[in-house]
Amino acid sequence: MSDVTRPRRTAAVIPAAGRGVRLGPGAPKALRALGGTPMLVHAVRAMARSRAVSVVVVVAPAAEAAEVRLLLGEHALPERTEVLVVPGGETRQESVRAGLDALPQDVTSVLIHDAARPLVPVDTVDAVVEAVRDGARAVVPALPLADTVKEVEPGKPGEPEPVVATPDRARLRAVQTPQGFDLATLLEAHAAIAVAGEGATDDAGMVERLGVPVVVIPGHEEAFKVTRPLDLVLAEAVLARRRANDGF
Ligand SMILES: Nc1ccn([C@@H]2O[C@H](COP(=O)(O)OP(=O)(O)OP(=O)(O)O)[C@@H](O)[C@H]2O)c(=O)n1
Ligand SMILES: C[C@](O)(CO)[C@H](O)COP(=O)(O)O
Repeated sequence: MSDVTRPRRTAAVIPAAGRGVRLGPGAPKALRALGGTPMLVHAVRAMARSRAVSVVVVVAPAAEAAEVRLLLGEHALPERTEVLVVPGGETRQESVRAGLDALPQDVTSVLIHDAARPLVPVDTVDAVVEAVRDGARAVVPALPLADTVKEVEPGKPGEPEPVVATPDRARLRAVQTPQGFDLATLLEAHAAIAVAGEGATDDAGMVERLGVPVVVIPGHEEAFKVTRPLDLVLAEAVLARRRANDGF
């Protein structure tokens, strides 16, 4: 079937197999409660709220995959959304690849969304989906920076680091997820990186190395990543404000 007539199916892969070292001791980060509900459930719901997303592949810590499958079964998710759970790997990149390998054959575009960004608004998700459907092969949501950024010569922790450059802040963006891709493009990028043995901190970075254009669209301040303890405090406050304003 030609690409022109091939039906479009959008999936989301949620890497949720990290250890959450920076968050400190406790349950795996994706299973930490946010407003009484595991962070992962919020992330799955955020993807499933987009009517374009029909399948969500959750990449869980290998040792917790069965527990995560049961956990998701206990929380209300849209019936139209198929949810699969697969074991992750040692790196975010390996986990994403495991999720991609589990996608149904008819998926044509994919969102890669950190479980650690549980509060991304559905409008942001839909904007990423729309940009891919409009022809972009790779799309990332991002925000302008509020802080000045310095490039440094990395030193030992706690020691002063010499500044080597101050990039023009107007040309920088803080990148979030979900990142959206034409599936074939992302699979090609992951395969190339695996051969080169290089790493990348986000999936769009791998696609850039193919020389494929990546575009930035506006992100949202509530799509921040829960990385350190203060982020969890902020996430609780954002969720409480939503529940007060919107009732969910
Ligand atoms: N081996 C890994 C590492 C990370 N992730 C996921 O990638 C997302 C972004 O990673 P990060 O915020 O760094 O999570 P952690 O790696 O768990 O955090 P830390 O680096 O503090 O351990 C998270 O949803 C995390 O679960 C993953 O699926 N598999
Ligand atoms: C993918 C990402 O969220 C984009 O900002 C970020 O690179 C993930 O970094 P982490 O250290 O794996 O959390």
